Amino acid sequence: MDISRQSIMQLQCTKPDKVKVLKEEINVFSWKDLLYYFPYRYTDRSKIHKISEIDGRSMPFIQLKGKIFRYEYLGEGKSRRLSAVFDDGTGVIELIWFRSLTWITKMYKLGREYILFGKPSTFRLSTPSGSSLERISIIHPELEEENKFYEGVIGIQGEYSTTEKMKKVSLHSRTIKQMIIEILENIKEPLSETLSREIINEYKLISLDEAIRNIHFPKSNDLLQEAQYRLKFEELFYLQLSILSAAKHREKHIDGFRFKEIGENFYFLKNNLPFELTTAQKRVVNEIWKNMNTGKQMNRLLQGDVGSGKTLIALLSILLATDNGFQGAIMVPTEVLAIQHYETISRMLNGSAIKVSLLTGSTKNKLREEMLPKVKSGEIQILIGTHALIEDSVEFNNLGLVVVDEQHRFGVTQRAKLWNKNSNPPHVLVMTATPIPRTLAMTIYGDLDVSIIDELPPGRKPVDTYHRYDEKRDKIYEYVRKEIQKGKQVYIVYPLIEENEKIDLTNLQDGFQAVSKVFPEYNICMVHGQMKPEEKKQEMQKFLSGEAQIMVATTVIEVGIDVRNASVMIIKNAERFGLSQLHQLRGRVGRSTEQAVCILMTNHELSEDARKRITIMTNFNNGFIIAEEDLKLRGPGSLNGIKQSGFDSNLKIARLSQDGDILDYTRNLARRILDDDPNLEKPQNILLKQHLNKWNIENKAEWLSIS
Ligand SMILES: Nc1ncnc2c1ncn2[C@@H]1O[C@H](COP(=O)(O)OP(=O)(O)OP(=O)(O)O)[C@@H](O)[C@H]1O
Repeated sequence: MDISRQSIMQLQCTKPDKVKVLKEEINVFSWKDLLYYFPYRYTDRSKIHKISEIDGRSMPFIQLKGKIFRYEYLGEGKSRRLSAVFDDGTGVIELIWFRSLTWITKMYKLGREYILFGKPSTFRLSTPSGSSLERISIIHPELEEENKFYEGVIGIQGEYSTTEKMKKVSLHSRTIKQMIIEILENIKEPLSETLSREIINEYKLISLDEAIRNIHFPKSNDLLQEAQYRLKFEELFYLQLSILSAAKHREKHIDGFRFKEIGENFYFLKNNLPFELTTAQKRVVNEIWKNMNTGKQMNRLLQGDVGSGKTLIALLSILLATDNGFQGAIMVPTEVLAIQHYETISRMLNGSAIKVSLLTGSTKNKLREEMLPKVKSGEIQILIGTHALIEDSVEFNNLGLVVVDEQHRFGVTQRAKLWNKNSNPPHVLVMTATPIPRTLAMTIYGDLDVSIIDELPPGRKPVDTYHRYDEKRDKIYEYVRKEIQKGKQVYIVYPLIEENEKIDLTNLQDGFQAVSKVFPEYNICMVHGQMKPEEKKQEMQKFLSGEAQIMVATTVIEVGIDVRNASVMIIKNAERFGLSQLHQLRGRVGRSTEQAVCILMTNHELSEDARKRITIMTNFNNGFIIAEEDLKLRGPGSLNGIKQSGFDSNLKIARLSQDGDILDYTRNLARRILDDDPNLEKPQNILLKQHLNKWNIENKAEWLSIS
């Protein structure tokens, strides 16, 4: 049975609201999509405990088999709760529910056998005689009838991630699991293969059918690992096949624009710079120019630590395009950064004849209507913006070079859309401050060349970084005041605490109030992601111009913000940030020859990992070292699953940072197959071609398809 053809209509008939949420929240449109919606973590539930053995203090979770034999309502008002007694023959414990009490007594019948799973908590009760007694309870336990579940509930159990919206229509992990059970029970024949017999044999993979069944309902830990391996292999193989076949196609069929001239625009900027380019910058400009002069399309990654002068290189490269009669575009991940680039670049080009414009999601319609025809006619030579640049309405006259200031925030497809704006693709320069291992980079960006700026502008000093506990607040503010008196500017950064926009905003506003009280004599500006663009621009401007001495901000300032006079950064709740984010943030200071200081503030309750991150930050300034330490800390995947890193957002199961081996195997395999059969026409490759085209469509990468 080809489940990919079967639509999710059947479910639609009975539960349309659930189907709608599935589509909108997790891109599940068909049964097949649901089978490829994998658990994000697993819990080992192979053991059934005995109540007589439970130690409520040291056991994070317990699983019991027994019966409920009494329900009782206790308490009043907010503390009203339903209490039940659960007996497994070796003892009794109490079960407690605080909300939605009525359905529970109907759903879980007295005297029937259940498998119970939950976290035990211990309560100390005073007895009438004055002594105290310990009682073990489980609040909101999970209860299942044993025979109701696929392969039973005992064993390794997957958990599916759900969003708030999903929960609102009762799409909990359990419901998803139940839906998957139904699909699997209805599929009588093995799922049809997506990899050829040769590949399966050579790499000793398990079949797709076995992999899908075991990824959802693992029969054993070994089979779970084999299933994960097989599905990661498949995913990375098609990713590589897609990227490499597109690269081959490009190489064969696409000529690159040739930028022969180094003309007046380039020299205008170079001659007006108040400083010399560093040796590394000179080398990189040369590499880029040579590349754009070969007649081949450039696809280049520019790596350089924070503050190493990448933006300047981007601009010089774009001027080479304009010198040769082409347009250039810069796409950045945030509006704040787009505005800043626009302003810096306009300032640098002031006095030249070059026309630069800014286009973001919030550019007013009237302005947009005036601007777009000028982009189409070629009058506007440089367009800077956010992903508003990839909208269909934006047409260029002759786009020669696209610079993507990456920071891993754009997906492969978004980038591709921008360089599909000409019949002939423009040269592409991707900038990143996060060093990426080469294989990883190749996977994300395709076949590409790499330029590295491995030198900071002269006179830069490492940022002195300290860790301080919150109670030292007053001393820190005293220090801040002294620095401002010396003419310096200060960033105070607040993290996103609740992942809830309203609460985060309240946190930031409270922070702003508190800082304003401490420094009534200074101007303080505030920037966060939910501000209206005009307001954001004004607040940024206050800091850029020096009118405001302190900027209170969220991580919107993380990428690219460049205020050279800012030399102090205070990061509140630093334990909540990841390493690369801390490094990016810290990179906002120390951008001149002045000594800069970064203070990481935390409370005393630090996890071991957070403590390590803070120590790494106080010990190292070099982005390459920090990236390595970061990879080490995040370590290989475990049963508990790991939060997706930015690179992986398009992948369902593989993690590029952890699956390096599989990445290498699949890359070599894809290369070998394409070298031998570039159009995948040989009989043994027909299946691969079919799946590659399907993969490209599903991943909205039609542009990568081979004909
Ligand atoms: N060769 C140089 N000598 C002195 N200053 C320089 C040099 N090159 C760039 N700068 C200045 O250093 C600062 C940082 O440069 P730029 O913003 O280009 O860095 P970046 O690599 O893009 O940084 P980030 O990754 O943090 O965004 C800017 O103020 C820029 O004008």
